[in-house]
Amino acid sequence: MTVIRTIVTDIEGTTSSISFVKDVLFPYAYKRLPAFIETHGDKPEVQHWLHEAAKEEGIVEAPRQEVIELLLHWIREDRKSTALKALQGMIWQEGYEGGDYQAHVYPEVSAALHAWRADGLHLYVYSSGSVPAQKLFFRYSDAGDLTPMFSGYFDTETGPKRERRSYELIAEAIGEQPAHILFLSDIVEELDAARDAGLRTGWLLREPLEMPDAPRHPAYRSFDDIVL
Ligand SMILES: CSCCC(=O)C(=O)COP(=O)(O)O
Ligand SMILES: [Mg+2]
Repeated sequence: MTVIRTIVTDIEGTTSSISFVKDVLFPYAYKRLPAFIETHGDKPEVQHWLHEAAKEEGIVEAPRQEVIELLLHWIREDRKSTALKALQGMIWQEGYEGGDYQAHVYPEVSAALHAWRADGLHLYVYSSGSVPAQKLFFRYSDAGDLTPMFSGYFDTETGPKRERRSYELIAEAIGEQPAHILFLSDIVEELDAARDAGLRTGWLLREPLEMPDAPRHPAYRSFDDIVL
């Protein structure tokens, strides 16, 4: 078996609970999105992502209110849209900085990341959340600032998480042979895509999820169970 030199981890369901994202972050963004767009809608960065959102829906010149309704609909259906995730990240910043919440990480995650770093491994994040949102997430985690653990971050600007090409591009960007990279996720389709690209995979099946008798990928209850 090849040596693991790099670990790329997903966030929601892997380092952190699905509930924190769905029950804290999404409602926070949902409530504040209309006012955020009204206040900041003329800033070039916000305009860019509003335009991208409309484009994703196939509309060119959409009234602002229509785009707001579209984005709210996407939050309700948990659409992994790059434009929505970028805008959500901007809204969440206020919540983190104002101390409205801290990002949840499972209790063993911080120690595992520190141990892997001490062993010389390079750690990266690949999440549907935008790169700025990922940085905020780990900076304001309930285990303290974990950003020094990570050498880099990838989001869906690299590509969708269920496509093999995204993992090939990540391996290229990191400058590592796929076989030396371990990708951790809770979503089996993401793990299938990573394995198709030649990466090693680890499936996080956190309690109370059922552990299959013959999982499609090496399966773990927590980071403590991962043997490299
Ligand atoms: C990093 S910010 C919140 C996470 C988020 O918006 C999301 O969709 C998480 O998806 P993941 O790819 O980490 O499962
Ligand atoms: Mg996930």
